[in-house]
Amino acid sequence: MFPSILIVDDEPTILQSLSGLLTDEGFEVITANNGYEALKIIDAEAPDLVLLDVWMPGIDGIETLKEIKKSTATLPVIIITGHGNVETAVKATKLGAFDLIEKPLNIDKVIVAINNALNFRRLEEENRYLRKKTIEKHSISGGSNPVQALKMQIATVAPTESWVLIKGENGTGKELVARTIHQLSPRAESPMIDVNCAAIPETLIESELFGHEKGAIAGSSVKKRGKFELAHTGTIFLDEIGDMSLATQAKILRVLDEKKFQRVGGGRILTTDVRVIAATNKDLEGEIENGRFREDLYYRLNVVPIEVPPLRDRAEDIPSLTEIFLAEAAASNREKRKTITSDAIDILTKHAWPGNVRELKNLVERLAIMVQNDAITAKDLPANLSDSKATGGELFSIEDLDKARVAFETEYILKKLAGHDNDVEKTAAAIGVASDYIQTLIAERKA
Ligand SMILES: Nc1ncnc2c1ncn2[C@@H]1O[C@H](COP(=O)(O)OP(=O)(O)OP(=O)(O)O)[C@@H](O)[C@H]1O
Repeated sequence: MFPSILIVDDEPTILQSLSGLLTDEGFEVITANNGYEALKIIDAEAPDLVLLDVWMPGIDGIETLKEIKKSTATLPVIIITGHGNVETAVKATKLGAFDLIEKPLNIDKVIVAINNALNFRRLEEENRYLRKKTIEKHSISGGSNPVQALKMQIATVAPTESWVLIKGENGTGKELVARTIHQLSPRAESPMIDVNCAAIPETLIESELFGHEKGAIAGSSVKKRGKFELAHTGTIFLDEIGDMSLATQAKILRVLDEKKFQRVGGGRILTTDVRVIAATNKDLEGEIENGRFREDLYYRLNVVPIEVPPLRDRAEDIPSLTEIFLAEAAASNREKRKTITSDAIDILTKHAWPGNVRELKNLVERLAIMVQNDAITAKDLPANLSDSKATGGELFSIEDLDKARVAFETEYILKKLAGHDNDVEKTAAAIGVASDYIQTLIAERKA
């Protein structure tokens, strides 16, 4: 299909000569001799590009451009102006004209401008398509109540400018939550820049965050822009915030407060407009008590707290997540999608998943590659998953109900403790028993 170009001009000679030349170049050409007609044609025939003369009787080119941008903002418009008309040029650019060409027209320049505009439009469309695909690929799956509640929280906070602190165990999907908030926010057209606070060595953190000038850092002869500069007008995602040193916390706090910073070795003060989303798997309140985290930074970041629940608290999502990961694995390995038997799903559902969704995803990916048959069965699951099978088996081999009850309770409390970083108070609150009860159980096990 040839790109279609609408030429709008009140001079019949220009319409005629331009359409002849552009038709020879392989474009499909439509013409209009005034603004009203142009708007009607755009509505009915959706051309790929408009060449629009400024001086026309009735609504002039500038007014027509305004109307076009109101109804079809992505349609590229190239304005044809009289020689040296700077005022019109400025107006048209402000209104979103893609390019301006001066009369008398040079056909080579017209063709270059048309091709540039069409290429730009194609890239924009590709970009939109890829963004949509990314959102679909990285969406938060799960129909359990905790996940539904999480999605509601995300939908509420995303369109605002509020800062968010995402809490949750390893692999629960904190980064996915951050990405979803960014993608649903008005900043989605700008980037979300990740900073893994635990992974950057202390000596490099300042240049990573704020950038550095040429020669300011040993071993680097080029200027580098930092994360706060790259995230300008977008979102900065401070992951593993609980692992930052106190010195770095002070530096981050300053830039978050002042929204200004300097590159290492640079004198110029740079301003940054960022939305901050932070994440942690640590109990930051405990870290504050132990003097490892600044209280002022905590309150600055914790404007909207979001808790991502561990997978064991939403076990009903495990079957659907497994199916999704099997489908993803099949697509990326270009293989037939494997099925999984119900007894295998049963074992997966009972497992405690200390590594949460990441652990489940990795396991499913591995099984999809390693299992030779079309169906994954209970036999194919690794031994560490059989702890829940074994526990079940052992429990059933206990003849006395009271003893079985104690064995189950011990196993249950220990698993819950592990899931709350061995924090007795938190576990007690979560499962609804007194903390003394858990302390006694631990003491008895040690004895
Ligand atoms: N609800 C979900 N639906 C689909 N995929 C998910 C879901 N939650 C997590 N995942 C996937 O699990 C993996 C781990 O998620 P993510 O990296 O977001 O976890 P995290 O909490 O940030 O981990 P860490 O604490 O280790 O940084 C990713 O591949 C992510 O796409």
